[in-house]
Amino acid sequence: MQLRFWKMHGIGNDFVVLDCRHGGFPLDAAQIRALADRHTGVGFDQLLSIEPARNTACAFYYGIWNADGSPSGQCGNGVRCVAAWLHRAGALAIGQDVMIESPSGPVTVRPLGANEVTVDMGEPVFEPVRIPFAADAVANRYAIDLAGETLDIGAVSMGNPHAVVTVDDLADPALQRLGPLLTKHPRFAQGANAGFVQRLDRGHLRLRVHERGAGWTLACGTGACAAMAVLHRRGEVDDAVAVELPGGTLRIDWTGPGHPLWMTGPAAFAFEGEWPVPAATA
Ligand SMILES: N[C@@H](CCC[C@H](N)C(=O)O)C(=O)O
Repeated sequence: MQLRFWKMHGIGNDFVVLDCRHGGFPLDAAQIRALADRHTGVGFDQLLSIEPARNTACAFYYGIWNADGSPSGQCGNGVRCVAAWLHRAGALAIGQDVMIESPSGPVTVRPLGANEVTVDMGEPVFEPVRIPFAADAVANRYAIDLAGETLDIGAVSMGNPHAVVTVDDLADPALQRLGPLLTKHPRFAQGANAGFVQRLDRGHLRLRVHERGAGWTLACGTGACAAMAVLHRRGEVDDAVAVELPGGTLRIDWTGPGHPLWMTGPAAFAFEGEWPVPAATA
C-alpha cells in the first residue's frame, strides 16, 4: 500500500500529516515507528491524522502519535499545522474560528494567514490528579527526587503532561542528562514532557523541551504554553509572553484562571509524497 502524506513543521517541530477524513487510521505502532525513522522512513517528531469528528460540535478530529509509536492527548505545534492543512484543503478560511477535536478535547483554531495560526488551547490544568502527577494538592512548586538530586518543578497539563524546570542557563550540560530522566519520572504516571525554561524578563522566556516519546525537539507548542502557565501562576510573567525555542518563537497569551490560553505561531509545509507501508508484523 502507498500512503499519501504531507510533511509539515511548526518552528522545526516536524510532522507527517495523514488525510484520514474518508477512511480509518491505517497504521499500527510498528508501522508508525517505521515511518518515523529518519534514515529508512520519512521521519517526524509526531504523526498527525485528520479524521472525522467524534464530537458533533467539532468540525474534525486529529490524532497524535509520537515517533516511538505512543499516543498523545495534545500537540500545540501540530494543531497549527492541522489548521494550515485544512486551510490549504479549502476546509478552513483565514480568520475563521473552528473547533477541532484532539484526543484530550476540543480546541479552537483560527488561521491568521496561510502560514500563521492562533489557537485557543483551553485552560491549563494544575490539579495533580488530572495531569496526572503524584502530589496531595496543587502547588506552584514541587520538590522531586531525580538521580540523587532534589529538583524544583512545576507540573501542568495542556491536554498532555508537562514538568517545567526554571534554569539560569539553558546551555548547562546537566540538562542533557536530566531531560530524559524527568520525562520518565515515576511521579508522572503517564510520563511527562520535560521543559527547561530561562526567564529573560516578564514577557520573554527561552525554552528547551525533551518530549515524551520523541526526545529533544526544536520546539514544543504545549511546552511553551506549559512554561508560560507555570510562571504566570507564580506571578513571574505578564499576560503576553514570547517563548523562544531552538526552532523559533511562539506567542502565548493568558490572563489567568477561568480564561483560555492562546498560542500563536507559524505552520509550514515542507513536502508531500507517498510512502510504501511495510506489512503489519503483529
Ligand atoms: N510537540 C508537541 C507535543 C507532542 C506530544 C508530546 N510529545 C506528548 O507525548 O505529550 C507540541 O508541540 O505540543
